[in-house]
Amino acid sequence: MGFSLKGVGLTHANGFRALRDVDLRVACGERVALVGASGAGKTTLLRVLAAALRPDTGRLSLLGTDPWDASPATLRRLRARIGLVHQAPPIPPRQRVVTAVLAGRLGQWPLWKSLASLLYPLDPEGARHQLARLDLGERLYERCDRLSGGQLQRVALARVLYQQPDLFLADEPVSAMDPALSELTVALLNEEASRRGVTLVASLHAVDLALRHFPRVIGVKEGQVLFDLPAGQVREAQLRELYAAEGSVPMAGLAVLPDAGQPAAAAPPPLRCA
Ligand SMILES: Nc1ncnc2c1ncn2[C@@H]1O[C@H](COP(=O)(O)OP(=O)(O)OP(=O)(O)O)[C@@H](O)[C@H]1O
Repeated sequence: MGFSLKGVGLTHANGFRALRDVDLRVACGERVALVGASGAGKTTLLRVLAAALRPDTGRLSLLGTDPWDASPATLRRLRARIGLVHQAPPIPPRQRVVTAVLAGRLGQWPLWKSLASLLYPLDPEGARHQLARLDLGERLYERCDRLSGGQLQRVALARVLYQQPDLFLADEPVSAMDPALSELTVALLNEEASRRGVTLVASLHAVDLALRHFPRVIGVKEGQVLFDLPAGQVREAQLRELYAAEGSVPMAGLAVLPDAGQPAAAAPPPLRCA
């Protein structure tokens, strides 16, 4: 099992109920897109899946473990197996790109190695390799505050690629990128998840990207699952209902709404969810 949620609800500290009674089962190695209007609860759901927010109702299992029943050591090990690309990457502005990428393994390395890597990058070639896949290899020693928003998003992605998590979560990972780069980046995330046999969940504003690249698409509305379908079965009427409050369905490139998405035919990979 990649993860499962049963009756999960979450109320933020200000009293806002962001998730209501969410039931979800995602098998190991599945690739799932979350779509929905702004404020629907996608980030909150991803943070629950990252064991960063604790639900106040329901049951949760991540990679076979209930994080909130686990010992602190088990929770730490579980979190080291989960990688979340944040919508606004929390990278210290003066940090070098290489250090930001290598930070992906801080949860897996012993303390001495983590501290040493913060002072002196221990695996610059490993960081450069992941950055190069995102066409950013030449910015290895740049300061992060000298990058554009889209470049910073790619650094955050390179960090999680370097981490090599078993559960790969991405919160609007291409929101600051142009359509061509968004396409390439979302394709890369899917290739990586398929190749390594890990579970991928990404929230995306551009519905066409979600339908083109992900076999399964979940529509989130007002903290609930409105639909949960193979991409090829998502219909225009469902998308219009999902985005009713916004007035139109957000698309990155194609102006055509799907009557059929395109679930990728993936060869079964070796799975990494035990
Ligand atoms: N830390 C918080 N404290 C209080 N309310 C919050 C907090 N985080 C999110 N919310 C509220 O919870 C609701 C869901 O927010 P969330 O960020 O999960 O939505 P989203 O679907 O990711 O939106 P977007 O697409 O705009 O990123 C929103 O109404 C938001 O204002």
